[in-house]
Amino acid sequence: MPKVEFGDAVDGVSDRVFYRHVKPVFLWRLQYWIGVGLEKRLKRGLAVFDQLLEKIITAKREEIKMARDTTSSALTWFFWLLSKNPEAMNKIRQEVNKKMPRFDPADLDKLVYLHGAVCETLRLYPPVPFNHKSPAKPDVLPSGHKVDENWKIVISMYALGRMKSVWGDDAEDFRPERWISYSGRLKHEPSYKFLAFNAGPRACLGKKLTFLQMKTVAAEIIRNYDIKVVEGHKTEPVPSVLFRMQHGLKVNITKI
Ligand code: HEM
Repeated sequence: MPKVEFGDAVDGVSDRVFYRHVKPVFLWRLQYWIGVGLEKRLKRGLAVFDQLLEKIITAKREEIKMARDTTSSALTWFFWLLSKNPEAMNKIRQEVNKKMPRFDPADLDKLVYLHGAVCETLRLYPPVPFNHKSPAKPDVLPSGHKVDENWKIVISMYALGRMKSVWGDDAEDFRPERWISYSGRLKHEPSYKFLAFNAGPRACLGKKLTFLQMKTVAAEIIRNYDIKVVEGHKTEPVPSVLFRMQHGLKVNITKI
């Protein structure tokens, strides 16, 4: 059987804990300090535990950070887009005041225009701008391209969100109405077309929560404040796994 470092560490630590019951305290303390005998195995075992736990904690922190940073990146672009589209900002304010006069999470579903504005932001500025996939076995893409299992196919969500062949001639425009049907309800777009959250079995598990968070923050800020981007502030995207704004978004906020 292959050597399992963690299993070895558990054996070392549990042997040592057992012998501590029968050895005088001063002796095992001295041995631990010098690092000899079973106490040496305990020291090594604890170091392995620490390394392993550090790896798990770091990975978990990164995972949480990624989920938090995606939403904050989306909100930054959202307020920037609204500052360039004041009529959309006004429409959201009217909708919030009319359909949710006081904050109530149950009313968030009624904010259809705001929902459309959030979707437009995620379409134009997807916080995860690209992804890659590899086929499980050699395959042929719908385009006719042959792909092998060791291939990495990079998909640009940023490019997909701006393709005229997919979104129409006004693909570059910020138009929350795009997401609203003639009857005033939300228009459903297939997740393979609106790919900001990925699609299929590995799609984002936080999609619903993201809309809840973004709509809550947006509704309460827009209801209470007017936001204007500071004159001359440069908004450049950082080409990275996360679509951040290079220098953040500098704004002036006025209480309404
Ligand atoms: C604007 C906000 C967000 C965007 C654009 C987004 C986007 C994505 C994307 C593109 C993936 C697929 C990654 C891949 O294929 O490697 C993903 C996965 C995931 N997301 Fe999100 N995400 C957002 C917010 C959140 C939040 C708030 C949470 C949790 C609270 C979350 C939890 C997850 C989890 C757990 C996965 C892994 C799903 C799996 O692999 O089965 N996300 N997200």
